[in-house]
Amino acid sequence: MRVEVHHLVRAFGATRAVDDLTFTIESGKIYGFVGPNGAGKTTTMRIMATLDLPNSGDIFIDGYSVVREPEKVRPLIGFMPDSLPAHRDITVAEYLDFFARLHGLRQPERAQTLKAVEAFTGVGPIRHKLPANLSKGMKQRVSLARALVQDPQFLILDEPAAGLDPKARIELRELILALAAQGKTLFISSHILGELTEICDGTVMIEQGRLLQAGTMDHLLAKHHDEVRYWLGNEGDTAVLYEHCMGFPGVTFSQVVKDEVEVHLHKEAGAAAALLQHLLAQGVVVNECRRRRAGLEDMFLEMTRGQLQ
Ligand SMILES: Nc1ncnc2c1ncn2[C@@H]1O[C@H](COP(=O)(O)OP(=O)(O)OP(=O)(O)O)[C@@H](O)[C@H]1O
Repeated sequence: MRVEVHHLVRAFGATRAVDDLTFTIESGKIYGFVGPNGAGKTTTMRIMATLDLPNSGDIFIDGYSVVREPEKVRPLIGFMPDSLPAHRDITVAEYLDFFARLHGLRQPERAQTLKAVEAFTGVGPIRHKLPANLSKGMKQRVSLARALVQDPQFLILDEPAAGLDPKARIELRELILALAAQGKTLFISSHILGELTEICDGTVMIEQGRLLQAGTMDHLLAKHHDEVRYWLGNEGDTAVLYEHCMGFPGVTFSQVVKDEVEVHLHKEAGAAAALLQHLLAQGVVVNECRRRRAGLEDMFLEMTRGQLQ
């Protein structure tokens, strides 16, 4: 289920919400979609989900054009919008059943599918409640369940973690990883960059409708970081530790953060060991040394020079 975005343009009056966007999402992978508020993420996702049309350009999902063959695309995709529409008069079960019918599922397959989707997303116990009365976490589960009723191979999730408490976020992450393990391709927009770093295979970063960069995490992180980050601790005397780190060749940046010292080292074999030896030779005790993998947040802040909103 490869997804190819080709020179996509979508303007609203004078605003070019999406401005010549081109990128590819590899099959069976989780891709994070990152950009400041108003960057054009929702607009791109809505076009991907065949809910809007571009002014020019196209998106090909498994080779099918969202512009010319939306009816071929729709059975392949599941879209989870950033908020669940407030239906005041139908229950969760009726809501999901409605969408299953819309996708042409007939009995007994429909009942089996809905049972499986309710079990997977954990909405079984609240199936007789009204969506409007649910917590944000439960609403997100219902929204995901709706996107899953036709067992799509490509899932588009718009800000699925927004407004969730830490427990609900962890549960959502587990669901996302379980879907990826089923071989589905996932495209997820989020402002919670640390979390995306943990689960994404790749990322697409945009700003003002334009592509900043796209690719696999390993490739992008290697490209952007010719240095490695460490955290050093020495039970309190961070000023001394900091001074000695700064004086060591190969240290490109250092700062005291609470009771630890963050150190960036040129990516060279043995650089950290050489620093530790240097510190010991100077009589500076180091009790702890942790390597920190640079994440999406670092990359994004570098790319946008700190304009993340
Ligand atoms: N229907 C619309 N009419 C007019 N302008 C729109 C419309 N939809 C989006 N826009 C504008 O297009 C730009 C991109 O909006 P979009 O919602 O795609 O950004 P986003 O990256 O999803 O932002 P956020 O992170 O805040 O959700 C914004 O300037 C927005 O105001």
